[in-house]
Order: sequence, then structure tokens, then C-alpha cells
Amino acid sequence: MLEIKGLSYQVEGESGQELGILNDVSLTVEDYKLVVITGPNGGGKTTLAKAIMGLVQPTGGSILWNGADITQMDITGRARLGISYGFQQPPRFKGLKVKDLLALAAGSDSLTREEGCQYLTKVGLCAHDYIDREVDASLSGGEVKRIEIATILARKAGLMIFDEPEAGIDLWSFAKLTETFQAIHRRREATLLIISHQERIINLADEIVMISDGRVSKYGPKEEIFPQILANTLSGCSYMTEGAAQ
Ligand SMILES: Nc1ncnc2c1ncn2[C@@H]1O[C@H](COP(=O)(O)OP(=O)(O)OP(=O)(O)O)[C@@H](O)[C@H]1O
Repeated sequence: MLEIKGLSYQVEGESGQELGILNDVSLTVEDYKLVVITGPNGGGKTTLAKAIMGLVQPTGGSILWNGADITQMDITGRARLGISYGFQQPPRFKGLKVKDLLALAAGSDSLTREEGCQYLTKVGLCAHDYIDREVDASLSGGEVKRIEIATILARKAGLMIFDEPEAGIDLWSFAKLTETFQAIHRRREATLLIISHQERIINLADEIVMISDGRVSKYGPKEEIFPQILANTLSGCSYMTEGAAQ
């Protein structure tokens, strides 16, 4: 279980004033739930995900994973505990092939070609075209993004955090990806925390957290929160991507 208690992240603004990027954020994610974090651009979603992963050190509050306080723990320690994060814009690794990256993520030199290919297929990549490619600038943004999502699947983390997995991904791959999230959820393979603006991903959620201005502005079961989001969208306060993923 993930527990976030009164989490704050304050930074100093350009003119020396305090900026509250996260303000007293509290939420609890039960094991094997699929929770979607959504809300307007600049609301603080990525900062919250980075704080959970240990990429941002909060200035107040605490983060507990399975009862242990991990607030001061570094990213490696959290990864060892089974917390895994997929960047909104993933880095590239020149000189490293896709199959090496997957083997590294799986923590196994013995990851077979077939196993590697299965992870790529789960994110809508035609495995045999990609498994031997280098993760360099020759890959498109959407391809790198899907390869990174495949590495998170290979890590078999207990908590998988995805930051806008839909970004830059074509329709067919997006459908495959939502199927994969559903399957992980159905088989209770991991707890999923997904930052998304996409209606079809929001619709997969058990619970929805809306973050605006660094605060939790709505939080509850999908059945309660989703209609509120749709009502806001229809009344002209749109923060959801219309239609298909780009
Ligand atoms: N270290 C920092 N210093 C100053 N401002 C910051 C810092 N980190 C984040 N911010 C600001 O905090 C706000 C929240 O950023 P964050 O990336 O968490 O938003 P988001 O909800 O993920 O947005 P998006 O939907 O556009 O991805 C933004 O206005 C961002 O510019």
C-alpha cells in the first residue's frame, strides 16, 4: 500500500518568493488498485510522481510504501523495494540495444529473446523489428516511450508509475497499451498509478485523483469523480484530450 501524508514541495521563485508546487497532498493507494492522477497542465502531477519515485525531495510530509517510511530514501532504494517510474519524456541510451535495456530492467542476463519480444508486443511494438535496435536518436519519441514502458513491465515492480503513457503513441499501440494495463490490473500483478489526460485511461481507474494548483481537488471512486470531470469538460473547462491519443 502506498500512503502519501501531507506532502509538500516548496521552491523559491525567481523573485525569492515561496512557490508551493505541492501543498499538503494526502492519498492512499491500496494494493493492486489502478489509480489515475489527472488535472490541468502544471497542476503538480509529475512532481508528485517524481516525489514518490525519489527524484524530487519533498519539503514536508511523508511517503510510506507497505508501511515503511521511504521519504528520505533514494531512487535506487525505492527501485529495490519495487517502485518503478516511466518518464513523461524518456531518456535515450546510445550504445545500448533494446534487448539489453529489457534484460537490465528484468535484472536477468538470461532474459530470452522470446521474453524480450513479449514485453515489446505488450506495448504495441512489432518485436522483431525493435529487439536488436539501439535506443538512440534514430527512434521516434513514441517508440522510445513504448520501449520504456516495456522496461517497466520487465521490471515486474510492485508499484508501476506511468507519466502520460499515451503521449506520442499511435492509436493501435494505444489500444494495446490499455489492454496491457487492464491485464496487469485484472491479474493483480501490480499497483498502477497512471498520470493521464486520456479519457480511455481515466475510464480504467478504480479511483481518480485530480491535482490542481498542487492540491488534491477531487479524489474518489471513478464512478463518483469521472462524471464530475466530464461535466466540467462539457461546461467549457476542458482539461481532457478529446478523442483518440495523438
Ligand atoms: N523545481 C521547480 N522550480 C520551479 N517550478 C517548478 C519546479 N518543479 C516544478 N515546477 C512548476 O510546478 C508546476 C507543476 O509542474 P508539474 O510538471 O508537476 O505539472 P503537471 O501537472 O505534471 O503538468 P503537465 O500536465 O503539463 O505535465 C509547473 O508550473 C512547473 O513549472
